[in-house]
This record gives sequence, structure tokens and C-alpha cells, in this order.
Amino acid sequence: MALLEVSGVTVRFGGHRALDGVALTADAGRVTGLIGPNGAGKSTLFDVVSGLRRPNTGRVVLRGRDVTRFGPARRARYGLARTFQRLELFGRLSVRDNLLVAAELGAERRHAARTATEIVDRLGLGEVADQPADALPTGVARLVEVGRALAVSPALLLLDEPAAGLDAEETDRFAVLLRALAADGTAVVLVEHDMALVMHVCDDIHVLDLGKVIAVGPPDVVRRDEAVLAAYLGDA
Ligand SMILES: Nc1ncnc2c1ncn2[C@@H]1O[C@H](COP(=O)(O)OP(=O)(O)OP(=O)(O)O)[C@@H](O)[C@H]1O
Repeated sequence: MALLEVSGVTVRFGGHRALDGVALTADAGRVTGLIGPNGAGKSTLFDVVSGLRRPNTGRVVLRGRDVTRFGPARRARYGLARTFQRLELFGRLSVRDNLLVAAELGAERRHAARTATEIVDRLGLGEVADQPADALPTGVARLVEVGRALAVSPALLLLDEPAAGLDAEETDRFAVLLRALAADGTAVVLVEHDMALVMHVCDDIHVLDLGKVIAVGPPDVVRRDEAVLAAYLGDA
């Protein structure tokens, strides 16, 4: 059984179907890409999976449990964590304290300080650990945002455009981190516009266009799919 199984999800905003019968699965130990042109419905699907938006139809099953009616906090207790496109850091708190606050929400809150230190090391944030978050360049702030999600040791990690603002070297390091997280058994779902990164790190990719899944498969298959090429050319 997949760690995350989304089926038949429809979300309507007035007369507009932002999602239309969407299915998505994500497995432990794999990086699953979720791509598509602007407005395809990626963030809306993340909102449905994380419990911020109730779908009009469809189900979200996490670790075998139907969580469709659960709110975000209850889903977090089932092992779900996410990052947002818009950064959600506490600007005046240091990087370490941002991580600490997040770690104190997790099951291992007694070891929060140790967890924060481990994440500082893992993400290479040592030099900025004592700086306030609002003094950070965007790329580094995004890494801290990922660190906050990691602080609760999630089974399912949803990342919404985590590489936006990273330079080439930071992106390479980030790719290594994503593969390491998967190797540790995390199910990672990645929404990302950096296609080179997506094609490099993902095991499987779901492609959304205008609220529908138009292709699913490994990178080599998806990148040659005619419907996918047409959707992206239409966006250009
Ligand atoms: N709160 C809302 N009210 C009305 N329409 C919305 C709302 N949120 C999203 N939409 C619409 O739903 C569609 C899907 O939006 P969504 O943000 O999920 O796309 P996306 O794939 O994440 O796009 P991007 O890559 O630009 O972030 C778009 O047409 C968008 O305008």
C-alpha cells in the first residue's frame, strides 16, 4: 500500500474546477514529482493533502487511514509535514530557534534542541544558525523552511517550490538532501519548476494540467510524453 493515496479529488472555486478527479500516490523511500504549468492545481492539491482545503469530492488516505475529514494538525500527527511557496518563518527568531519551535511540535519534543542541531548540520546552516530569519537570502530561508518541516521527522514531506531562489551549488546540495531523505524512508512529494532538478531527483512524476493528471511515470517517460510537451508549449 502506498503511504499516500489520493483519489477522485475535485476542487471547485465557483464554476472553475481547479482539480478534476485527481489521483496521486506517494511511497515511502521515493521522491514523487508533481509538476505542471502555472495554475495547473499543484498548490491546491497540496492544500487538499495537508488538510487546508476540503475537496468537493474524493479521498485522501494516509498510512491506510482515510484522513479526508481530518484537519491539518491531526494529519501532522499522522506524519505529514509541508513547506509553502510563500515563506512561513518567524522573521525575528534565529535560524536555530525557528527549528527549535518546529521540533517542539514533534513527537520527540524532549530532544528538540538536539534535533535542531542535527538539522543545522544536515542542511549546512551552521554559519547562519544565530542569524534572524528575516536577514537571510531567499535561498537559505527556503532551506530553513525545509528544515522546519524535517524537525517533526515526517513520514510524508510535501515541498512546494523549495528550490526557488537557490543558486546552482545550493540546488545540487539540495538534490543530494532529497535523495538522502528518501533513502531514510521518507515519502517526498516535490512541486518544483526547476525541471533539471525534478528530472534528476524524482523516481516518479505526476503531471497536472488544468486540474487533471495528464501523465504519470518515471522522468524518462514523462519528459517525452506528447500531452506533457503540448501542455508546456501551450504555457510558453
Ligand atoms: N482561493 C482561490 N479562489 C479561486 N481560485 C483559486 C484559488 N486558489 C487557486 N485558484 C485557482 O485554481 C487554479 C489552480 O491554482 P494553483 O495555485 O493550485 O495552481 P499551481 O499549479 O500551484 O500554480 P503555480 O505553479 O502558479 O503555483 C488556478 O486557476 C487558480 O487561479
